[in-house]
Amino acid sequence: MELGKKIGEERRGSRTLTSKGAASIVRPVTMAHQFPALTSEQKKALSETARRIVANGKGILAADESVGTMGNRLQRIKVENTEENRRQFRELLFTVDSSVSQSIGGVILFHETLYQKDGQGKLFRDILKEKGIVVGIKLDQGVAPLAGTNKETTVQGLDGLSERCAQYKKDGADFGKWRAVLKIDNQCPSHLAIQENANTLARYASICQQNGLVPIVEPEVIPDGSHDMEHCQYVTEKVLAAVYKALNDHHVYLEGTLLKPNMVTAGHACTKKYTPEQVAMATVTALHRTVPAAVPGICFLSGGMSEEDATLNLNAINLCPLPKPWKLSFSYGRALQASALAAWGGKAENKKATQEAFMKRALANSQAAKGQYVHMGSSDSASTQSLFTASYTY
Ligand SMILES: O=P(O)(O)OC[C@@]1(O)O[C@H](CO)[C@@H](O)[C@@H]1O
Repeated sequence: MELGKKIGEERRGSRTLTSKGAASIVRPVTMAHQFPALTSEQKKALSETARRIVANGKGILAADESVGTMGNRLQRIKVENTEENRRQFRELLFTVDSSVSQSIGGVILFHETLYQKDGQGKLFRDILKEKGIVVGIKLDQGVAPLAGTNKETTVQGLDGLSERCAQYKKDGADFGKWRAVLKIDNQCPSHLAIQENANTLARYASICQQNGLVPIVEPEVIPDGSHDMEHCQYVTEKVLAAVYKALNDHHVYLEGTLLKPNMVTAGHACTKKYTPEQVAMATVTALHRTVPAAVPGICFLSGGMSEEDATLNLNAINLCPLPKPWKLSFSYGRALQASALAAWGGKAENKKATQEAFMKRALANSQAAKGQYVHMGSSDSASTQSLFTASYTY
């Protein structure tokens, strides 16, 4: 009653005098109360899931490469891109010792993988859940050109998204992922690309939450280019500010989300080199200026960094002496799988080496998520190799 009366009064507006003395109507305040988008039970479930994924040094394994992206990875190790080969590699990752759940809180799957089984006929998603790992699903359907821009993109997948989310929820997924791509170039990212991708991410996030999935919001500023780190920081701040404005406009419940951003680094072709401490300061400054403290966790993508660089940077980020109200963790694809893929080489007899390589990176990143990673000096060549791919748009 009280609220209705107040809103009614506000809406009527009032008469006032202008500086010239003429009476005019002040525009009514139309800011209404929010129609609750989620019940308190829904909010509780979402925030619990989000916090579980990033609890105590846990991060995310991004094993959601599309068939095409996985094909590029397999090509590097000269393995054919068949459904069976993709299944076999992922089986090795998901069937490691259950102690992995101290480092990995969530795994993002691609549609195909959500329905695949291990050699004994057990669904991957059940194997993960039994380890206490939260199952996630890639929900975007790749990028599409944004006409009138310098080859910028928007993301496809909003049509039918609610129905897909509902089905995935029934099939065991509890979080989703949507990757938007922004590039630094001549006139880029444009205002249009920033606004369009922020709005699309917000629509996706809202639809996810309505269906009980925690949305991972991923606005990636890709590292292509020769720009310096300071320019990347400027762009990252603009992008994140727009994303959080859009999430607010769409009534997204921040406590039930996770952010998956790029770290603030120089472009891949920049000649100036920066230390992990410099990357950490620029990254945490950008986040501090733009990401509300209500967001429980920020899980970085690895964006083509070597495995070791991704770990060292994450460690420095957690040691950065700025306020850090969120968990700062990882959601790595390449930087968690590169040495495991190299160790596997498509051969069943390499199972032990593959699983050891994966466990090593999972543990290292878990330590880094707590600021406790100690670099031992000698690293194998696979872990220090750059994993950069130009125009990594999908
Ligand atoms: O940058 P990374 O850590 O390798 O991968 C980050 C990522 O968002 O991009 C890939 C392509 O969509 C996904 O497989 C993965 O989740």
